[in-house]
Amino acid sequence: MASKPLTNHLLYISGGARSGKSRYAEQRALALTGPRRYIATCPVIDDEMAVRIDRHQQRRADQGWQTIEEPVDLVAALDASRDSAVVLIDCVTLWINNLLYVAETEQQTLDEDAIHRLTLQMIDAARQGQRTVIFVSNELGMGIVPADALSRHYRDLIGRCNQTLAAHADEAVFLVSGLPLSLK
Ligand SMILES: Nc1nc2c(ncn2[C@@H]2O[C@H](COP(=O)(O)OP(=O)(O)OP(=O)(O)O)[C@@H](O)[C@H]2O)c(=O)[nH]1
Repeated sequence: MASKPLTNHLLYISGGARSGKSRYAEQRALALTGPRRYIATCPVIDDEMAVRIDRHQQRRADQGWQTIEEPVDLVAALDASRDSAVVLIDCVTLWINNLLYVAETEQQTLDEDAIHRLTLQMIDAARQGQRTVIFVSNELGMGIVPADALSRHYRDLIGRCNQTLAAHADEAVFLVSGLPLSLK
């Protein structure tokens, strides 16, 4: 039976690719009562991605989710979701990817301090209202050092953002091979 949403609860979930973090995040959201909002940051860049997204959408069908597709402005998406009892953001990694793309296109730099500030703004927006907000992110940087500077920069931005989210979250969980490991 679904339980009541926790009041103003921030849950941070990280893990590697296909570690089961999206499914775990959805299960946590489904365990709570009230309107559910899914904020997807993933741009549809090719057919393979479209198939993946379709699989996700089919999994969420008939589970009472409302979906917002927002690649960049997560503060606005969170503000637009104030009526929801549970908001799931999947995923922070692609949000940073999209921010980096915008910065590159506009020939601006996106450094770690900027990411830290943007992450704090997002946390502040998430803290508005009586609701649970779940952030899903990838744990990068556990493999070999990327050969090119942009990939190394991207990896560092994600690491900094993840640290900020984990520090401010009420609860942090790391998914390993489909199993949740409680960090906090
Ligand atoms: N645009 C869009 N993206 C979606 C939607 N639903 C899910 N996604 C995206 O699907 C992505 C996750 O899909 P996968 O690549 O299959 O998952 P994964 O992160 O590799 O694997 P897990 O760790 O098992 O979750 C997330 O970045 C979501 O933003 C949707 O309705 N629209």
